Amino acid sequence: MIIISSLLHETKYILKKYNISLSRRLGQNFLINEYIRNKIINYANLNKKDTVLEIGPGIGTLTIPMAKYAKKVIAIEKDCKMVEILKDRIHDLKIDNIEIINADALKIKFPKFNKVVSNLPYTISSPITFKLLNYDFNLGVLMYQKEFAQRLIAKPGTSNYSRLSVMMYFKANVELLDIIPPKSFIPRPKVKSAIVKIIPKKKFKINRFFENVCRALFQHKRKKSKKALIESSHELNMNKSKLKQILERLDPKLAEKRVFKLTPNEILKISKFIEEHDKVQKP
Ligand SMILES: C[S@@+](CC[C@H](N)C(=O)[O-])C[C@H]1O[C@@H](n2cnc3c(N)ncnc32)[C@H](O)[C@@H]1O
Repeated sequence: MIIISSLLHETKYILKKYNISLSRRLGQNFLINEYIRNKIINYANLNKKDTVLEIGPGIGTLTIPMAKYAKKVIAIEKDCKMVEILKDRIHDLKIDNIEIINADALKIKFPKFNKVVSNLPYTISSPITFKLLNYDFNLGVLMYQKEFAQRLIAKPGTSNYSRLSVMMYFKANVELLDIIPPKSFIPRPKVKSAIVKIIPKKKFKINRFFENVCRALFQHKRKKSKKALIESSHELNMNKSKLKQILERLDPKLAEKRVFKLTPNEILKISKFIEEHDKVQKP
């Protein structure tokens, strides 16, 4: 028996009615699987106190059902055509708790929210994740490309381990909940997707210097950490010879370890060591 999803019909009907061809540049792969839509909404565990932020609502596939359970949904959409469709739909359905913001989510300050639920445009996965983590919220349920989701939770020594994995280790508890096949979207993406749950860690505050150390190190993932840092000294705003002098005194076990094998806490140790010794040297 073939089950034809009504979400698929509804999506196709709307796209045809408004004469829309979906944009690859904007990462417009629309969810057409109702079962997965319900799963995402259930994971978010919405209640009437929740203000939900959604990045990229498209035609409202998640937005409209979420509005039933939440106090408010704030949907930020870059594509004016999608905004027009979504406005028409919420007007027809007489929904009054959806605020639509027509903007690039990377360029605006987010209003206050306590949950973020989105099938993200994969083109902006990395900057939008870093941006979100600068806000104070309780829960994120986000759809990413599978490979990106694996980088979020990668452990030291594995091929997916990256700057992103280190930052996420300190900033949030991340859980990969489900792998989603390409057939759940139109058009079908080339790769699988993944639903990820993110719970920010409120206490740990990362400073800018640590972020710069991470960036410098992961520009040379396979090199020994001392060499990597010296080659990217510009990321730390430090003079090469001064940095070399400081790193001469770093624990050799850390200095000689390959970047991709350093644990997040070892990177933090290196960062604190350089910062403290830099201060001592400053007049
Ligand atoms: C993967 S689609 C998801 C659509 C819908 N939420 C769904 O689940 O079917 C991503 C959406 O993000 C929008 N988008 C892309 N880049 C954006 C940006 N920088 N800011 C806000 N929205 C963006 C696209 O126009 C598209 O509607």
